[in-house]
Amino acid sequence: MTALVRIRDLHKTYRRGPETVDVLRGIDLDIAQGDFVALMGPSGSGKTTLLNLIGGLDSPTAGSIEIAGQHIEKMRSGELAHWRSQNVGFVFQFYNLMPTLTAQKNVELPLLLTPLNAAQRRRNAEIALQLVGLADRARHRPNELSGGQQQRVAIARAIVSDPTLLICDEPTGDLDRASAEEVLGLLQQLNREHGKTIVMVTHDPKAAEYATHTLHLDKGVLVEQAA
Ligand SMILES: Nc1ncnc2c1ncn2[C@@H]1O[C@H](COP(=O)(O)OP(=O)(O)OP(=O)(O)O)[C@@H](O)[C@H]1O
Repeated sequence: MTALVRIRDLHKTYRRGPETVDVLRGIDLDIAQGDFVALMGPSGSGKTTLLNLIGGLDSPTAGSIEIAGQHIEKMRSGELAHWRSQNVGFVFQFYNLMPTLTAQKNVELPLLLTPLNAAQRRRNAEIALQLVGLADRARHRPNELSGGQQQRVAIARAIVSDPTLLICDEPTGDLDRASAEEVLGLLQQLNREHGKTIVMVTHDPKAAEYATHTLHLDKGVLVEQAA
């Protein structure tokens, strides 16, 4: 299988005054197209930092990140933003929906960056909401939806531009078990039936069971999992 994501000797160092913190210390990683990867590890081990680098939300201190043949570590911020809008969908722990907009309008938001007209944006958002099972909630605002439903709206928003890669940072961290299972089942369906490659940070071993692979990060390096 071809690697969709190829990471080589990746480093991320944060500077706080005179202090430097080596958060990622030489990551080598291939993620194949069609993988569903769970990224686990202790708090502070660098999971979100690695996820944000893969999603092009941040730039590395050193090393390379090649995604579908493009070296994103070399992109300037404008180019990176454009690349992100076409290639990556993001799902966060706290949904990050716009409270004043309906589910439908929240899902349409990323399409404002595309050449699609209003009717096409509406149609594509309807299809995405249908896919996550929320066609009947399109006119609801976030505060009229449960946590699980809000996360499914956020997933619809993440997939509405049809990105290859879905980046999920603790997508079930704020959900009860039943809603979490619904969201994880949906991610699994997007992976299996729609070919989305998914990288998901989670603390929950049960959530990781939905993935095809699990990676463990410890103090900024990937470690072999104990059998
Ligand atoms: N912008 C920043 N500036 C300085 N230090 C940072 C910054 N972002 C993260 N860090 C530090 O990098 C380390 C790793 O953070 P990161 O969020 O990647 O860890 P994590 O494994 O996702 O943790 P958690 O499971 O608690 O979310 C932490 O020590 C954190 O304080």
